[in-house]
Amino acid sequence: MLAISDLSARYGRSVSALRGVSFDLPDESIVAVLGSNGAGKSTLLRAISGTLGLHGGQLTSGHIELDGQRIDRLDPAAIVHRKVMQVPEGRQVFGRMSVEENLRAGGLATEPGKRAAARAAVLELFPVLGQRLDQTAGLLSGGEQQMLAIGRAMMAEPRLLLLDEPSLGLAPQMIERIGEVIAEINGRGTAVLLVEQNAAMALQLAHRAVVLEVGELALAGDAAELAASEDVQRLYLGGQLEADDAAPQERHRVRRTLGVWEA
Ligand SMILES: Nc1ncnc2c1ncn2[C@@H]1O[C@H](COP(=O)(O)OP(=O)(O)OP(=O)(O)O)[C@@H](O)[C@H]1O
Repeated sequence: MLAISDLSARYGRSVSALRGVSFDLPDESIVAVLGSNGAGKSTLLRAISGTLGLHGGQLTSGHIELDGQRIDRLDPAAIVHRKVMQVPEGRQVFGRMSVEENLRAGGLATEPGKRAAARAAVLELFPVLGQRLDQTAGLLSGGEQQMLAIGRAMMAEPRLLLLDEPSLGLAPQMIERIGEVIAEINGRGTAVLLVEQNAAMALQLAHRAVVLEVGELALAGDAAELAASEDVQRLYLGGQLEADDAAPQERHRVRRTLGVWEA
């Protein structure tokens, strides 16, 4: 469905954020993108959603194809029109608007005749939003805001959902719930590209995974196989976290990757 070939991106003149990244996302699959802070995960999502320019970045090589057609030169609206929706990091809901208004905004890209069905599907997926339709979005809990951010994107009935760190800053129970929702969304036929620092959650959900290291693709493959591999166990799943052979810098990175880093 999505084919990324030899993708390189930079911000300004000096920051090279992605270098020669290639991988495929098969139809209706979940692909996890793992990597530590600054590895280029958000840059990859921005490249796909066409929003890199809004952040002062640009593609310098490679291309992105959706169903065999290049989308890397399209503007963000044209990419949304192709049913590719991004949920950016940090649950950016419209804080002063109600839950209902947020959902309505998400449905603007959907044909008017399909909006009611999309809304019903979102409320079935997130019953808690249905109980809070009149509430100001900014007053929802962190987990509820994340659900609203995903629900708003689902109002566009995406074929491909780009999720940037949906578990960030949430309590374990809420992370579990978000994981269930992602699986359910995928079960209904939407492909998901899931950027996560919570490697354990991502590898459990995903069919395939790629690992970015300082802008380059370090590993790619079947998620279950990667989860079982020694490298991924050691670097991303906490196996031998304190191993003597791990350099201090690497341990620092592992901790950040696992979300247990405290400065
Ligand atoms: N808007 C920007 N302007 C300049 N440099 C940027 C910008 N956004 C990201 N970068 C730089 O690009 C590189 C990749 O960053 P990116 O945000 O894609 O990484 P990430 O893997 O998503 O990290 P994190 O988990 O911290 O969000 C980093 O060196 C980062 O400092």
